[in-house]
Amino acid sequence: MASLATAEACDSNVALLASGDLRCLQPIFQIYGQCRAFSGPIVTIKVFEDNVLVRELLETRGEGRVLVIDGGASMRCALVGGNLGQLAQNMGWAGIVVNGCIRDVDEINGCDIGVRALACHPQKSNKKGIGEKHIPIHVGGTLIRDGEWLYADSDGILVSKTELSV
Ligand SMILES: O=C([O-])CC(=O)C(=O)O
Repeated sequence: MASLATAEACDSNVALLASGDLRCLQPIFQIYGQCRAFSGPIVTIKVFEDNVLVRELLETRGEGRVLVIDGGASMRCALVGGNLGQLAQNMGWAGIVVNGCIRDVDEINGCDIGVRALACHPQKSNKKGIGEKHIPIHVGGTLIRDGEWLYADSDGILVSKTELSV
C-alpha cells in the first residue's frame, strides 16, 4: 500500500506538529521487514519481556492496522520473532513497532509487513500473559493512544491524532 512521505507530511502539517496532534517519534528504531513504508490505525499494547498478549492480538484480523508494542525498551529478550512476523503478515497487519527487541531477523525481513524495533536479541520472552492492551503508551518520546494513526518510512515514524490526507 502506498504511504504518505513522512518528511512531506511534516512540511505540510506545521500547525498539527505545533499543537502536538502530529508527533515525530525519536529516531531510535531500526528498519526491518519488506515494507519500508507503512501506515495505519494504531493498536497499542504494553508488556514487559512477555509476548503472550502480542500473539493474541496478531491472531486477530489486522485490517491494515499497526501494532505498537511498548516493551519497556528491554534489551534482554525478543518480543517478536519469525513466527509472529509471518502471523502478522497472514492476518493483514500493516506493521509492528516494538519498543524493545525482535529476533529471527532474516525471517522477519522476508515478511510482507513493516517492522521497527530498537534492536535484535536471540532469546525468546516469558510466556506468562501479563500486560495490557489498548492503553496509552509512551514510545519513542511520545504518548501514543490506541486508534491514532502511524506513518513510517525510511525517514522516520509519525503519529497523528487523526488520519492525514496525502
Ligand atoms: O514466539 C516467540 O516468542 C517469538 C518468536 O520466536 C517467533 O515469533 O517466532
